Amino acid sequence: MGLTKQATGFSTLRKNFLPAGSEGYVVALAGNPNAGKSTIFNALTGLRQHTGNWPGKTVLQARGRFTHQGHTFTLVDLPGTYSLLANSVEEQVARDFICFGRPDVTVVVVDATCLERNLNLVLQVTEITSAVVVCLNLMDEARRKSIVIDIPLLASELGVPVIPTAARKGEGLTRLKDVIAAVATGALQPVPTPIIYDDDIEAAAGQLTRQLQPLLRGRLNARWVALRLLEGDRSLLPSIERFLDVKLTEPALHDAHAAMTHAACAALAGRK
Ligand SMILES: Nc1nc2c(ncn2[C@@H]2O[C@H](COP(=O)(O)OP(=O)(O)OP(=O)(O)O)[C@@H](O)[C@H]2O)c(=O)[nH]1
Ligand SMILES: [Mg+2]
Repeated sequence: MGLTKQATGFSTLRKNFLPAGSEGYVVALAGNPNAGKSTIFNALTGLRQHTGNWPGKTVLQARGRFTHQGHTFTLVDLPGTYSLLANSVEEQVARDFICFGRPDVTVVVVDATCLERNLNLVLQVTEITSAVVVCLNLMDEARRKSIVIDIPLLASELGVPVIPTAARKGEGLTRLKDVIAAVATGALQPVPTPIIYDDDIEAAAGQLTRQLQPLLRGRLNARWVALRLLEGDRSLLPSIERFLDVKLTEPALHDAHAAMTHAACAALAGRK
């Protein structure tokens, strides 16, 4: 069918990103620059932190440990990004960790004073994984600017928990840890609201998703990969080959692409 599998070798993907001995549940902290990720990271992990570079990259990796409700968590502070479309090395690092590092929970830290801009990243993350918690940070600033956010409505529209925090003051962090623990242990299972595209995009994505599923075997969200490939993002292919040992060839991609109208391709690519 034009998509070929090279090998099936697959053990633990995390070892590509984290040193041996990273304990307990793995929690990724994603978010736009300046949303407060490092402030939350420092508040949660205190002095139990290590820094180094992401493997093969000159981007700083900060990871730390905390315990809560009897569980141990390794928290990983991802580089600040506006998207996961691998337009920069930071975006690639964040995307690859969320996709292939298989965190148990991904916390997306968003700036409550400019929610709309920040939600783009939330939607990109929830297209990849359902184990997502939104941390609505800078609530003190939002209050100061008289910005009112209907948090239950936001949570139900997104389909994932939304926890308000003011990290610099330590507000909301215990609740954030409660919800991280609930999602990590499976006590709480978010169901992100799916993003539905135009009919011709959905038709092509469905066709390609069905071809990808047996190759990816649940190790990566096939629909998300299909959408990226349809919008012309080939930067995923080397990562899929490297981390999943699966080589995707071009003919099937061309077929699926040809099934979409030019306008639909442009609309999907335009999401960047
Ligand atoms: N008022 C207020 N300031 C905050 C809050 N959280 C973080 N800050 C401040 O916002 C600034 C940016 O915070 P960081 O934690 O460095 O943000 P970041 O997301 O790690 O930024 P990058 O690493 O550049 O992506 C710092 O000056 C923090 O002190 C908050 O809840 N309220
Ligand atoms: Mg930071």
